[in-house]
Amino acid sequence: MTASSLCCLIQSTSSCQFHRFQSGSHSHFRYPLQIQSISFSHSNFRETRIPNLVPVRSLQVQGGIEGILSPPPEIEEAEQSVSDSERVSEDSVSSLEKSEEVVEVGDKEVDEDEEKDSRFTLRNGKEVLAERAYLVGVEQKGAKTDSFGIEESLKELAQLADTAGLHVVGSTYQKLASPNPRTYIGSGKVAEIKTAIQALEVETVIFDDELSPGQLRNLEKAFGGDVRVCDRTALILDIFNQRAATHEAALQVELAQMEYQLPRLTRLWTHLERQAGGKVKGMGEKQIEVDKRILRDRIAALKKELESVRRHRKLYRNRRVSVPIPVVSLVGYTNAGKSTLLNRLTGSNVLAEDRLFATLDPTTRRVQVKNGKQFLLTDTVGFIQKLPTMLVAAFRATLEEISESSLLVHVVDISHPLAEQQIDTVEKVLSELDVSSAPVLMVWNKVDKVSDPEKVKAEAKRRGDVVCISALTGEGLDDFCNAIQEKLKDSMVRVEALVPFDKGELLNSIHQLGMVERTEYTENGTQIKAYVPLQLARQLTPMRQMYTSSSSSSS
Ligand SMILES: Nc1nc2c(ncn2[C@@H]2O[C@H](COP(=O)(O)OP(=O)(O)OP(=O)(O)O)[C@@H](O)[C@H]2O)c(=O)[nH]1
Ligand SMILES: [Mg+2]
Repeated sequence: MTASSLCCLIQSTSSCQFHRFQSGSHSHFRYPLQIQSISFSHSNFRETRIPNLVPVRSLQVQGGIEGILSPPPEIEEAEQSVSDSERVSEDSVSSLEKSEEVVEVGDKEVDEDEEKDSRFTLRNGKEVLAERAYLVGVEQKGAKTDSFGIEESLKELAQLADTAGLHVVGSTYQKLASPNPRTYIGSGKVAEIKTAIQALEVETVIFDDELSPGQLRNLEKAFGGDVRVCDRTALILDIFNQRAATHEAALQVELAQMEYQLPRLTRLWTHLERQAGGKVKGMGEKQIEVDKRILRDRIAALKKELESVRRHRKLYRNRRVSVPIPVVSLVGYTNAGKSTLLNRLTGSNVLAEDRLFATLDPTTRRVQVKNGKQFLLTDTVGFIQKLPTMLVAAFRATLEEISESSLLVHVVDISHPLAEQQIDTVEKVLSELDVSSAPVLMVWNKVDKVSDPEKVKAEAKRRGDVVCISALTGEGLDDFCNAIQEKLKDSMVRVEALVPFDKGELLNSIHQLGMVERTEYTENGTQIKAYVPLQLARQLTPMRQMYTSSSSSSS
């Protein structure tokens, strides 16, 4: 949209329709939005950062234009007159009964005004109108019993949808021996969802598993064209897109989105073909090729730019490595409390909130332990089940932090009913990414939230290698720091060296970073026996008398 076209729009009509392009699909908002106020600062601007999935009420465009958009009053009124209980009509969604827990609408008397207000949520400082979303899952018969159950998985999908700014109005699932190659779900279920779409005024249908481009196309056609169909991956990508805070994160999210869109681009033209009665089919196909080329060029340009950003970061990291402080990385399921723990230990202010994927960029802070020891603590992006590995791999900064750490701290939300499954997911992702060579310390976080903390602590004690903490209350953090020191010892080298008196700063480093076993003052300097990080051991080489550790070969 250009400034002049928007100007024309304002002059010619009091309402306008905004068009969105997401995952190659082309659809428009359900009702026209009225411009309440609008202001310009200059005429050359481009539309930016409008959340992909949500119609915006308050719109800010790069270049100094700002507008407040809202539905016309008559539509708002009509909307209010449809109560939630009416929307969830019994025959429309028989399977809603099965997933009552997930739905959380229909059986409640929700105040209409409240419902309307709840659709306007604040995202990135903007008030947005949440699209009405309907969730669909498939449970494959014979799937592993230790994995997430379908209802839990849909609950998580609902959380993801909420994080993305959508308003979940219902959900359903189907048990299948294997997914239908054409439509993923069976034809009966397709028909049932179509009825629910009408009854619940659904704008977006989200599938819990990744759909093939063909399945997306067929489902969109089957649901009647005006409804957008997307999958868990697209939803996660959208959240990443909304939350990318640094230049590198924004680049890698854009790259991942484009790579996801490339094979799905054909969807864009199905509307065009249908509207034109098939006459422009050839034109559409040609256009797809052109668009694919544009996408490929953009992908190549993004990769180049990312490489340069990464080279830059590498330089910075190399400088950091020359300071021999052990690096400890926090890994874990999303929402486990990693950022809260980092904040608690370092007095930082990293965003920590009860939403999935609050953190995308790694943050590193120095932790000063009471006994004078130090280590660097890095917060990383959280993992989630059904997250395509390629997506995690896109977050190379996180991976580099993880793979170059002396120790990984696996933070678990032990109060979560599916804590065991979440642990499995994290371990699986770490092994798939091949970054799990560092020792791992497991911590059970949120012990303040469990119903029987003593039982949980006893179980941790029985296992022996687990520390119970509460990042919120600070409980167990001293034990946690001690356990880190002990574990770091695993990645340290045992040295015995004679440090001359004029190398006092080196002696300080040994005390701060290492574990000193014995010191003895002699005529020629300080005779010291200690476990120290590899970097420090290298500096001690000229003064070293002997290595006795089994890991000394790595020096
Ligand atoms: N009760 C309780 N809540 C906690 C504790 N630690 C974290 N939380 C809450 O859990 C939610 C998620 O915390 P975060 O620190 O953002 O979790 P995270 O692991 O960084 O999440 P992502 O960045 O999304 O991967 C927040 O609402 C925290 O306040 C704890 O020990 N006890
Ligand atoms: Mg976080």
